[in-house]
Amino acid sequence: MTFALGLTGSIGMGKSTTAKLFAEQGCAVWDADAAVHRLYASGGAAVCPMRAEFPEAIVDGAVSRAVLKRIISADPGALPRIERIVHPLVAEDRERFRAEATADILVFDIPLLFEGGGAARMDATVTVSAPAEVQEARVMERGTMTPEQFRQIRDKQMPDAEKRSRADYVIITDTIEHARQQVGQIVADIRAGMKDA
Ligand SMILES: CC(C)(COP(=O)(O)OP(=O)(O)OC[C@H]1O[C@@H](n2cnc3c(N)ncnc32)[C@H](O)[C@@H]1O)[C@@H](O)C(=O)NCCC(=O)NCCS
Ligand SMILES: Nc1ncnc2c1ncn2[C@@H]1O[C@H](COP(=O)(O)OP(=O)(O)OP(=O)(O)O)[C@@H](O)[C@H]1O
Repeated sequence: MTFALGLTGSIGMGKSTTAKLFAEQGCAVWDADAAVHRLYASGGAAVCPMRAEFPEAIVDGAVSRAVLKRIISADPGALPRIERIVHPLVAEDRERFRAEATADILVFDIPLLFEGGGAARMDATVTVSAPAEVQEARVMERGTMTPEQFRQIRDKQMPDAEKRSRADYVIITDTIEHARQQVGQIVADIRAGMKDA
């Protein structure tokens, strides 16, 4: 029996970092953002359909995220058009992983888990959370987005408080050690439940 755990949280809240902590505990992790990177890379399945709609976004045979961000900043209507192309391809990648993975707990790191309806396919959900000012400071520190690009993405996402209230588990990402401890408790809780089932 495998257990599907959906891991989400708003931009910069610590999904990728927390996913690594689940991997430390022997869980298999699938990462939606990493799937998008594979799809955008040269030879990736999104390149052809993206070229058809956004020819200027193809640079050296791959989808350029820098160009996409400029396109989205200039025209907020571009993001839903990108999503219509990308999300079905991401879903295919996810189902392939689900069919092939062998761990007892499969962790699905999905930024839009609640917004996209993916939570219904999970046995339980986790939201990672930190105060709004910590979130913004973390994203700005990465230096990959302007404050406006950050706010545009954040404001499109379900608010943190709503994600927390929908999730079965909440992980506070204030320190790595605290997050590791919370992950350990969740994994123990799920494994205990699987033994009883
Ligand atoms: C907007 C893009 C160009 C920004 O690229 P960049 O490399 O700067 O950032 P990255 O991809 O790491 O995204 C950072 C975070 O933004 C958030 N985010 C990304 N896309 C979206 C979206 N469509 N809606 C809401 N939040 C999003 C997520 O929390 C994500 O983890 C890129 O994210 C993209 O092409 N998005 C469309 C595909 C998509 O919907 N991806 C979401 C996962 S399926
Ligand atoms: N538990 C934690 N304690 C301290 N810092 C953390 C913790 N978790 C994440 N961080 C820091 O917060 C930043 C964002 O983390 P991460 O990249 O994991 O977030 P994310 O939710 O995957 O981001 P995005 O939505 O943009 O993909 C990183 O600099 C990371 O080091």
